[in-house]
Amino acid sequence: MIAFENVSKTFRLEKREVQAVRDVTLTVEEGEIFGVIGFSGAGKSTLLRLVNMLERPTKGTITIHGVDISTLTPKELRQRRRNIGMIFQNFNLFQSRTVAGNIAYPLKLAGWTKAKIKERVNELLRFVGLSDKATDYPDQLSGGQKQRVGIARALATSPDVLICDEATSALDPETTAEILRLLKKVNKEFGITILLITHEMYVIQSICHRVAVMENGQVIETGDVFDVFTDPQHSTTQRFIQSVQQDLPSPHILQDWRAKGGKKLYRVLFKGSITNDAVLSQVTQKHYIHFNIVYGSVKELQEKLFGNLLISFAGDADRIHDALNELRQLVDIEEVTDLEG
Ligand SMILES: Nc1ncnc2c1ncn2[C@@H]1O[C@H](COP(=O)(O)OP(=O)(O)OP(=O)(O)O)[C@@H](O)[C@H]1O
Repeated sequence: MIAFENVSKTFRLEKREVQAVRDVTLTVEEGEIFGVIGFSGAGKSTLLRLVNMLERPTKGTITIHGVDISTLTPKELRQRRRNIGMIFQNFNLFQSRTVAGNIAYPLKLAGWTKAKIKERVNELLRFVGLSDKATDYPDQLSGGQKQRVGIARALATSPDVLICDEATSALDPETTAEILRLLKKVNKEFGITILLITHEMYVIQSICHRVAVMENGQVIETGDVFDVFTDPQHSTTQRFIQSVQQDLPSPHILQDWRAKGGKKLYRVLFKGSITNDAVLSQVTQKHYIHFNIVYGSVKELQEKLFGNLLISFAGDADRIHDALNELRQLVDIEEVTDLEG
């Protein structure tokens, strides 16, 4: 529904040029939650500003519902903007307006009657769980409550896209999880497409269906969140994933293991339904050897299971060799040689 085709954005400053976005081609499908992750300066905010037409691309085209947004008349542009809700890291609420007043604001601009505005605001307050805060002012609210108001305001005119600019970066982990649950509900109940930018892999892991990783203005990797998490291709992506998933124990545990004469270690990756099968125990029993889980976890990602275990084997060397060959047909398994990670 939102398609970037070879989009570049260059800012021309007095003495130099900054290429904020370089030749980006990607499509955000209708009804999905699409996350763009990257370190500071990667070009994420510029990408968002291109979607809501606060910036124009230097090259390439952006189409929404098949319409090249550079061809819209001012009137069509206003209409299109009304169909894009936006929430911000710093909430951007009007401090002088009540919670209800903030949510009502876009409806007033759109010319709704007072009665209709009241009805819609109450509906939105219920949806975000703030019915008892209608007459409070933003400075009487917690960060999480402010973001709920931001979400209600962004949804007021029933947009088909919600753009989230680092929406949880100013919140503590528990409140972040609450807001992410609410965004998931927005996506599920209203079918609203969500395009978010973040520098936190936790956000991508928690709610996104697909992800694009940006670096130096370029998209360096994109795909289903499960695939990117379980098989990251680019070293920057690997760094982001390591931030939420410690897949090796700390060096002193490994040194201790080695010092005590620990055996060879193997990393086993299980993906999806295979985690339900007792693959390890079946194969090791068949070959009359034992296995020992030294470290690891099994997690849920996109409603699929993903296991990442460090194991060692005990028993006859030839039998271990045969078992390893059999396991390689069923799971990703590799010897861990770089123990310092
Ligand atoms: N209006 C502007 N004029 C000049 N340069 C800009 C402008 N906006 C962004 N840039 C530059 O473009 C590059 C990408 O910035 P952008 O804000 O899009 O990155 P980001 O990934 O969102 O980073 P952050 O998370 O720090 O906001 C940076 O080098 C930035 O300095």
